[in-house]
Amino acid sequence: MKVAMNAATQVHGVNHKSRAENTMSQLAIQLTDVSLRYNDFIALDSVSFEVEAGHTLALLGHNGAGKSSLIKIILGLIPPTSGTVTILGQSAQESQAHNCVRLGYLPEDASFYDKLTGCEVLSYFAALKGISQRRVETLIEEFGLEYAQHRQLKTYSKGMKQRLGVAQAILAEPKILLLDEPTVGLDPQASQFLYGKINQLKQAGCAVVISTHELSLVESHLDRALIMAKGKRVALGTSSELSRGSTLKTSIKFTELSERVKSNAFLQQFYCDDLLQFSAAQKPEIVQHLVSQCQIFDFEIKEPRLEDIYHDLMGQALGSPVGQS
Ligand SMILES: Nc1ncnc2c1ncn2[C@@H]1O[C@H](COP(=O)(O)OP(=O)(O)OP(=O)(O)O)[C@@H](O)[C@H]1O
Repeated sequence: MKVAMNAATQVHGVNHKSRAENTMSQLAIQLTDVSLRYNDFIALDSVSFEVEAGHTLALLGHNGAGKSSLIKIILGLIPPTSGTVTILGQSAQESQAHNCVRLGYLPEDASFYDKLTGCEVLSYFAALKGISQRRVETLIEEFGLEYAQHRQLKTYSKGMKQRLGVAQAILAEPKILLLDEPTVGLDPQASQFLYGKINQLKQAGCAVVISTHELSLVESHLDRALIMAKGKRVALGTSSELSRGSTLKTSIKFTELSERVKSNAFLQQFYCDDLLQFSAAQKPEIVQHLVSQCQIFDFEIKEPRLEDIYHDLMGQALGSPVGQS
């Protein structure tokens, strides 16, 4: 994560939503102490998290960590063995009847009957959800499938089928959108388009949950990430909060290195290779010092990338990379 900062803005935290603003937001999804067993196997172990309306949660974790199981529990497709699930203010059971329209879902391995055309698939789901044919036409056009809309799905490429799957998920402009590995098979332009669509839905108040292994793609679009390992919650937070829990260093680079930095007794301890290097937790104090003590406003903060934070936190949780323990 590379962040070019206006130091004064950062010090006063003007770029961030206040806590009061956040607590006032409506919770779209709330899971409390959710566990799931498949016979003797514990797939989820007392997992809690919430997603506010208009926010995106990235679900991250190794293969088999429990991400898809969590999504299926939110959808009401499988009941948890224990714990509570609240969807748009209702218990998962109560909400199930309305989920068809209020929840949009792209499964991990979305597959449709391949003798249908793209247009027929979307029209079928539109009829189920009570959505107009006009909306189907709009989505077909927006997702770049116009030229192939009357072809059977067996002639579609993987990426074309994935585009259709995403179009199906957002058909009813849902209040909650659950995407299980949505960018698999999409070309870079289509991924960018998908995240653009997600941002539009967020602005309309949709809560979005994205399970993905493509950390560099989701990084700039998430509000918070939930990192899972072996059915347990490893970490939950914004990128900055996750970074603070990691052992990784944040650094500050200067356009022109001032003697005021080199000679500052407090900053000297962080000075290394023409950079200031420090833990994420020390950032506010360092930025404050640069601005108020050294009157330096022109610098660039380089935060650790989500992928590095993920590996660091996973390493802390498991002691060794998954698959090698
Ligand atoms: N129907 C089932 N019966 C038994 N075990 C299951 C079942 N479904 C999932 N599991 C197990 O539960 C665990 C979690 O699976 P899940 O699909 O939720 O993982 P995931 O994090 O989505 O993985 P991936 O990234 O590979 O998609 C895995 O060990 C999986 O084998």
